[in-house]
Amino acid sequence: MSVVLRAQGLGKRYRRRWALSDCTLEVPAGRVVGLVGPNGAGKSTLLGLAAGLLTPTSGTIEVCGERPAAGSAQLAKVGFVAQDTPTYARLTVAEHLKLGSRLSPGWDMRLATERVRRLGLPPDQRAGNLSGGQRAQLALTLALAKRPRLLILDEPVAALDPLARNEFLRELGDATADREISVVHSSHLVSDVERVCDHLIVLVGSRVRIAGDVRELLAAHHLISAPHFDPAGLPPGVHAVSADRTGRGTTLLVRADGPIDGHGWTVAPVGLEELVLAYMSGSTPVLEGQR
Ligand SMILES: Nc1ncnc2c1ncn2[C@@H]1O[C@H](COP(=O)(O)OP(=O)(O)OP(=O)(O)O)[C@@H](O)[C@H]1O
Repeated sequence: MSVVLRAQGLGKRYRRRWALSDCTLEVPAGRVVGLVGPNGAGKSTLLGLAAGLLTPTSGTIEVCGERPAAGSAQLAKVGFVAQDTPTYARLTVAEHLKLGSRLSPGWDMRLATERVRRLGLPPDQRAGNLSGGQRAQLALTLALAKRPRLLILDEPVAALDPLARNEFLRELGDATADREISVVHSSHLVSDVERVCDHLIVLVGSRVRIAGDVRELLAAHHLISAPHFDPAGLPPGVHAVSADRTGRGTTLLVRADGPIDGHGWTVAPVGLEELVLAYMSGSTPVLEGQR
């Protein structure tokens, strides 16, 4: 398995506060990775470290086999769109494309001009006079036209209208269909992640709570319900992630290492949104009697 991003004990501290702690993960090549987590979880920090804009306080990170921003060859392999989709206010759309062609060895001018035309971005308009959404589209065009091996997107669709968002996610799916490009993108919208991602990373409070292949994660998690759970707890290999108590009983979202039938509880499959929310909602629950 070829790995496009590898982090080992990676951490970033700002003064006394850790924005990212002890992050160890591997992203296989050819994946579309959804990075989700609440505000301030450390998503932009992880993406900034991957893009080489930040330096780690601890641990290591490798992107496309090298330290991020290790040199021009490494930089050419990575496309990055920051959350505020930066562009040069005084340069026109066409001048951005020209600049891209000078700076990026793998630049695909056909892709860039075709995308700009399709989106209706006026080539002679300065970026400073574009709308926020149009600027985001320009920044995405610049990143895509680099033909990177890894595309890093920090909330790329936040500024786009629903139609443009839909179109962009479709495009992302097309761009990655041949598996030559990998994508890591952060999003607050689990529905977007569900639509385009085959790999998930959930960050909460500067730590990775869960990461892995979406299908494998869904297969390993279940909702189990019973009027009353045995205070002695769950059998070995079954770990509670979250609990929902109602007057009629308790439903646990659990991760199981193997089959979980035959314990007298009802078992139901888990959706991605439920899974993400369970991990985002915080600590592992404690059943009555286990306190
Ligand atoms: N330059 C900085 N100086 C000091 N603290 C910072 C800096 N950048 C980020 N932080 C802090 O690090 C933590 C993680 O921030 P980060 O921007 O990575 O989170 P995020 O998950 O991307 O959040 P959001 O979803 O709101 O964009 C936050 O507590 C934030 O306040």
